Amino acid sequence: MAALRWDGKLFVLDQRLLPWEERWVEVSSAEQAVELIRGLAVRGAPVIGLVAAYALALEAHKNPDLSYLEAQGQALAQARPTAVNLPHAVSLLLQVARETPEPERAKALAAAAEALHRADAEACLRMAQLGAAFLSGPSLSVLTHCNAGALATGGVGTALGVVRALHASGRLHRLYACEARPVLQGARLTAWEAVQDGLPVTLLADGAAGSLLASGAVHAVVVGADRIAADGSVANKVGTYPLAVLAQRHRVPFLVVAPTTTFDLACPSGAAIPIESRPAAEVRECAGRAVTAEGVGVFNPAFDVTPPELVTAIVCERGVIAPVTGENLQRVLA
Ligand SMILES: CSC[C@H]1O[C@H](OP(=O)(O)O)[C@H](O)[C@@H]1O
Repeated sequence: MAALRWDGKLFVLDQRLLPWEERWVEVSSAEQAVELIRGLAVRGAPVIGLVAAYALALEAHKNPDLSYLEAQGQALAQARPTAVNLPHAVSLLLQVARETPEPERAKALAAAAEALHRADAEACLRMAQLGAAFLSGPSLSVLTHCNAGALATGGVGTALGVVRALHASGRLHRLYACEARPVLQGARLTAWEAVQDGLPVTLLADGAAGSLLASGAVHAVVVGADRIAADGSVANKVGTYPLAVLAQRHRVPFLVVAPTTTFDLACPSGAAIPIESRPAAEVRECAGRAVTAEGVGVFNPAFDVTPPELVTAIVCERGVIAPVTGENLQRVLA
């Protein structure tokens, strides 16, 4: 299962059509990649960085001129504001472009994008093992939110990578997936990944998470991230922050799983993380049909911020950060 394919040509699985249809779309330009990222055809912090990197490699094949590539890179970096993986990937590729003579630029950018992809896949495997080892117990029920799986990364997933590792070692009792209104990444994507892999999965409305946690049925909450600030604040899909409050209330570990490409040490705190505001239609409509009256205002932030004191641990490929403090972040990331 993968969100993208690269063989010198770039293809992405159009996630807007899942779980109803698996349709692969060829990406042939940075402009098209921006549209696909902005429209959530491809989504998830790590994978949008990878798509941007491959799109730049494709552009370099067409026109290796540095100022042209800089302009394409800026457009890609601005496709969505919250996931720092996106500008991280673009700036790395543009650095390679600046350091490479024009005739070799296309090949160098393709190699750099492929290296980023391999690194993300390896990080997912490492985090899966670290996260599964951090959680104690022989048979665990894990609650997750949105989709932090293979569809969001270049590998097995971040949060879902931990769930897959638990399953592989016989320690997963059940995966509880919050639907993740309004775009339903949990209902449409996480549940689909779980069924594809034979994971025992139960879908719930976001509003049901409180009573599920109160019932004692959940042993851990495990989520991904889109940006982690220097103080350990975590931006993730809207609805994550209330889950962290509920997890603390019910004394359930709250684990954030994210590769180092999701950390932004230049961002001092959660208040400085740019939160994407998405179209009102995502809330006003369901399956293309209005679910509210005309004239109703909409508040539709794509993400929220969880303060570090509500996070039990952050798992990255370099290790486990716990307790979550700025000092511990620096120590693990150094
Ligand atoms: C591997 S973490 C992916 C992260 O991205 C999701 O947001 P979106 O679907 O809007 O790209 C969500 O926040 C996930 O946790």
